[in-house]
Amino acid sequence: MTEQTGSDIIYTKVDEAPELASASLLPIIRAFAGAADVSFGTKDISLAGRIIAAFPEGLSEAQRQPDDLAELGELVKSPDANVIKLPNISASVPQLVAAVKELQSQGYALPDYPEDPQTDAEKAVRARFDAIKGSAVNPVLREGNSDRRAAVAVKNYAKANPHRMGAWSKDSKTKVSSMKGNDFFSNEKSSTITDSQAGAAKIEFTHATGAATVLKGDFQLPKGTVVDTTFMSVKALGKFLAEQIEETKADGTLFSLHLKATMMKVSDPIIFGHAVRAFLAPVFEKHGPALDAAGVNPNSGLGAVLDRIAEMHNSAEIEADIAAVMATRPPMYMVNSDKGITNLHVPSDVIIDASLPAVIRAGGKGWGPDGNEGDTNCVVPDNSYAPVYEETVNYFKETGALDPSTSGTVQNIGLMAQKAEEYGSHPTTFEIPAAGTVTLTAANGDVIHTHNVEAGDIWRAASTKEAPIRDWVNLAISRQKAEGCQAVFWLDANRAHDAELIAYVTPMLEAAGVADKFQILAPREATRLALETIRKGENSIAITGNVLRDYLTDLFPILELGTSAKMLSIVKLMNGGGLFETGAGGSAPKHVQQLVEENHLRWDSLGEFCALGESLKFLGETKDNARARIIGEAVDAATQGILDNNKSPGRKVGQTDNRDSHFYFALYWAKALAAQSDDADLAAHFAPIAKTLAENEDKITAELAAVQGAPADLGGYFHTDAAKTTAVMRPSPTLNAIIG
Ligand SMILES: NC(=O)C1=CN([C@@H]2O[C@H](COP(=O)(O)OP(=O)(O)OC[C@H]3O[C@@H](n4cnc5c(N)ncnc54)[C@H](OP(=O)(O)O)[C@@H]3O)[C@@H](O)[C@H]2O)C=CC1
Ligand SMILES: O=C(O)CCC(=O)C(=O)O
Ligand SMILES: [Mg+2]
Repeated sequence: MTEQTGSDIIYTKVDEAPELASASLLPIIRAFAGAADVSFGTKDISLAGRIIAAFPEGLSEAQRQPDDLAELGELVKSPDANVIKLPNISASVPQLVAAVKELQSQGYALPDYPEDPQTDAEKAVRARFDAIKGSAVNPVLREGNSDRRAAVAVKNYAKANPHRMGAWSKDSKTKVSSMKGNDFFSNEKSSTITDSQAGAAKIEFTHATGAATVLKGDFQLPKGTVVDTTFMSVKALGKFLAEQIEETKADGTLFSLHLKATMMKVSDPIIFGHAVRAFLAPVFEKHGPALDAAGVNPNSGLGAVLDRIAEMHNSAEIEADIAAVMATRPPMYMVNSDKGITNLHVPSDVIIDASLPAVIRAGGKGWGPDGNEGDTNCVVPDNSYAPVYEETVNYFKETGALDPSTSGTVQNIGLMAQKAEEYGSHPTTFEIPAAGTVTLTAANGDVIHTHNVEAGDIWRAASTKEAPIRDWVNLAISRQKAEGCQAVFWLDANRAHDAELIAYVTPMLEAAGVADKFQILAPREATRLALETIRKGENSIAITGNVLRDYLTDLFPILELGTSAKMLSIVKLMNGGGLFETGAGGSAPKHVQQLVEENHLRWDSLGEFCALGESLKFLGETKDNARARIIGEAVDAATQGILDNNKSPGRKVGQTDNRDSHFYFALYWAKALAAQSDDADLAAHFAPIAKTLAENEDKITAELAAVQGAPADLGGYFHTDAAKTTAVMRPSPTLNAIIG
């Protein structure tokens, strides 16, 4: 299942579609790299693997697994790190509960997820689950800043083979709506920690009566750290959501809510819960205490609410009330209209980085309950980054859709290392119990920030360390030098946090003598400029904080390439190692569903191919390993071959799928290795392999095609059966024999 470190490169074991792809691709990688004496180990960071590792006590010796994530978390701090990181599930509560249930059904004696822990023992179990919940992997591994861009070959391919784009009409009613005040954006305070303030800070809540509780002690703030505190008023949020529901109805559009409940695993499920409450407000007014008593938790989504209500003695009455309320509400943007899964069903079904670009790519359209496309009100409660989407929507309404065949590209340099900014804030995010004040006090007693809050408000602190900030600015300088194109820091001088960052950025750019090569623009203005720039066919580097790194590396690739799966995603680790993420997107649960139903896997492994090439070349460079460099360059040639010959997966059953693309990848990789002249032994080894693969092309593709169309059995969803998965993903005996 997992293997010890000591391998040259670690390939992560994840979940869903990318993990299925690995069952087919990794044996090819291992066979080819093995011939060049490059070894690949694996580390299990899947949701199921992390659950198993966290609860060893009820498990047999054979069932137990080591904590691979913790090991990897250490590895990425070492100069030897070379990790290929595939996207993994960042689990919402419903996903976590489902994964535990599946493991239990497979004989794993695991505790249930305690929804409402009461005893100390339950609270301890809950704390262990909470560490697995949400985006629990990426922040641990990201000990460096992010460099995401489309490789030149990928971009050229997209221009030559433009994907379908929905048309934008000037009178589209699609819009982005966010709070006008009392949100995280408007309440933000930010400071840079001085020498005398450095050390363990404290976050304290003081009740209106004067009683104080420490929400978090030992909040480490070294000198130079930019620390932000802010809160969202729950009253203002409730009012905003109620207005949006009414406004959507008046506009005749679909109601859609876009959050990041995975990365923002404490705040955003709460906001999601408020939206569920707002949508069903009359039901919660009438049945509130009974629903509470029954353990109905809107933060887990409408799906979980309905499931719990179905178990109540007066379920029929409540369900009738829900139906009556829904009849008065605007139609909802649907995740799956065939199955009646709405936008509010599961907090992890609509994740803003992927969901809003999909609406924008479609020309401002979302799916309605009737199965038809419609204009939609995209509700993004906090106003920190909503202007990026609002400006994009406005720009396309004014000027029409982007043309991918002529568009330039927006690359991204993202400040991400060491849990930077909002994405590191979950240990310091609190749902405030009562009216009072929250204070952040430095180690030396200086009161850094104070906020007056009310019951239910969501308060948070986020911090960004000095070394990551400086590393990020330096990375931006070197990337701008390499590309020579427009480069923009997406920072708003009028936002508290951004102003502190600008105080680092400007002197560094001046000291390096490159200030004239960069602009600093607020997100809205930067969005407009980036869109105008790529429309002209030119390129731009967006240098952003962590959240915009995430949002923009889906938004622009989805517009330019049709998907973010094809991105090169490099994390130059601050201690010298390399982390190569595959693509910028996620784990595509819909793809697994399609595989199970009709044995077609439309997952595109181009992100894995790009990461593999980079990882091997990095090994070649850092370890002076000539063969690693040679096979890495051959990977790039194979990737080019996949693009040139159109061997990426199609969407429909019967078309080329993920497994076919891996066969062609092996064929082109072997050909490139046979053709190179830097290492005669390697060329001699791969020449017959290339020949045999080529000679058997028809036979292999026929064997692969033969399995498509019928259902496939993986023996599980979160914790699949290894033998069954191999059987499904490696159905060509001819290919398997050649790969050996
Ligand atoms: N780095 C990481 O670890 C990340 C993990 N995630 C996790 O992934 C899960 C799903 O998140 P979601 O927001 O739906 O994002 P996904 O990126 O998984 O899905 C969005 C859509 O993008 C398309 N897509 C993404 N990758 C590929 C690929 N390689 N080949 C072809 N199409 C692709 C698919 O479109 P279509 O179905 O139309 O083909 C897919 O439905 C969540 O659990 C989330 O937490 C999300 C982002 C990053
Ligand atoms: O870690 C996650 O939950 C998602 C990460 C992500 O979307 C990204 O980095 O682009
Ligand atoms: Mg993302």
